[in-house]
Parts: sequence; C-alpha cells; structure tokens
Amino acid sequence: MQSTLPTLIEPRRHGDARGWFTEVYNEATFAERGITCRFVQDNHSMSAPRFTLRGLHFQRQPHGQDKLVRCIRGRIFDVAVDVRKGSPTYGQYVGAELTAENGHQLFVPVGFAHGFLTLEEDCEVTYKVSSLYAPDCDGGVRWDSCGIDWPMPASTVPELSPKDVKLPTLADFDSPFPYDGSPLAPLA
Ligand SMILES: Cc1cn([C@H]2C[C@H](O)[C@@H](COP(=O)(O)OP(=O)(O)O[C@H]3O[C@H](C)C(=O)[C@H](O)[C@H]3O)O2)c(=O)[nH]c1=O
Repeated sequence: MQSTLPTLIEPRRHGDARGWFTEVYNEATFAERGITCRFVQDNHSMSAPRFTLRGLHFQRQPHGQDKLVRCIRGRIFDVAVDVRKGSPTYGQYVGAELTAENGHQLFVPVGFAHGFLTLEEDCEVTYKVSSLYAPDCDGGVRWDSCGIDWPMPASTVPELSPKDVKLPTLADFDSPFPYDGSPLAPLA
C-alpha cells in the first residue's frame, strides 16, 4: 500500500577504510516503508546563494508527483505542506534537515506542496519523481503563507524565482487534491 504521508528515510551507510557505500533507492526496502510508486524522472538542482528557497510546489493531477528528495551537497531544510482539501491537518507541515553528511531523504507524496531552503552556499539537491514534468500543471503556494518556521534570521529575504514570488497564498489557494483520511503525522 503506497504511503500517502511524508516519510523520512535514513539509508544505512556501510563504512570501511575507503569511506562508505549506501543504497539511495531500493524498490524492495523502500516498499517496506510504503514507497511503492514508480519513479520516472530524476531531477538535480544547484542553488548558489545561501538561503535560496525553492517552493512551495506541486503538479496538479493527472500529473501529480510523489517525490523522493535528498541533498548531495551542503544542507537544506526540506518541507512538505498538507494541501489535501478537507484534511484536518490542512496547511500543516513537516520539515527535516537533509544534508550531504546525514544522507537522509524525504518522501513527499501527492497532496503535499514541497519546498526547501538552502542553509549553505552551493547546495545540490537530487530527487526522483513519479510523474514527468508537466509545466501546464505546475502549481504552488507562497513560501511565507503556511506558518513555516524557516531556519533563517527573521529579517532574511530568501533568494526566490520570479515565479515563486507570484505564487498564491495558502489562504487564496483552492486545493485540487482530495483527502484520503490519513491526517499528517510527525516524521518518524
Ligand atoms: C521542475 C522542472 C523544471 N524544469 C525546467 C523549467 C525551468 O526552465 C527550470 C527551472 O524550473 P523551476 O524554476 O520550476 O525549478 P524549481 O524552482 O527548482 O522547482 C522545483 O523545485 C521544487 C522544490 C519542487 O519540488 C519541484 O520539483 C520543482 O517545482 O527547469 C524542467 O525542465 N523539468 C522539471 O521537471
């Protein structure tokens, strides 16, 4: 059964005198965590300025994307916001620090807006998605409209794309995503 809630994955690193080895994706072990979607595209972004904020994004159906996110250079604060219409946890979020050092990953299912804030310069993020890029179905809500406690000094204005500056606020947004009966739970 596909997990419909954000999930933190902490892949094991096998260390030896040379360094370490880890499986960043394994169909069988990820299925044990409820991640059974079929990923069809891998993405990779680099953000140069510290406190770059990409998000909060989703793709509308029929091109909704489950995402499996990891940071391969630097550190990010990665966030998933519940935007499932009728959810008792609508507008609430979970967040995790994903770093090249900890190797942690965040699974962000369809029904959640995704975004991240870089905590260092020159951060690189890679993520698998379960639906191909469909720009006509691109959607999102403003980063500062969901009560997210972004880990940056209060006066900081993050680096945003012109597109993200113009996103609607959560209050002005009419969600296209149905609620499946599972309220948002803290990341295990
Ligand atoms: C998402 C995407 C973008 N692009 C092109 C379109 C633009 O020319 C350029 C940058 O796109 P955008 O500004 O939408 O990239 P981000 O702001 O990093 O958006 C992504 O970052 C947040 C955190 C997400 O969760 C989404 O995956 C995605 O929306 O890459 C593609 O060619 N394919 C793609 O799948």
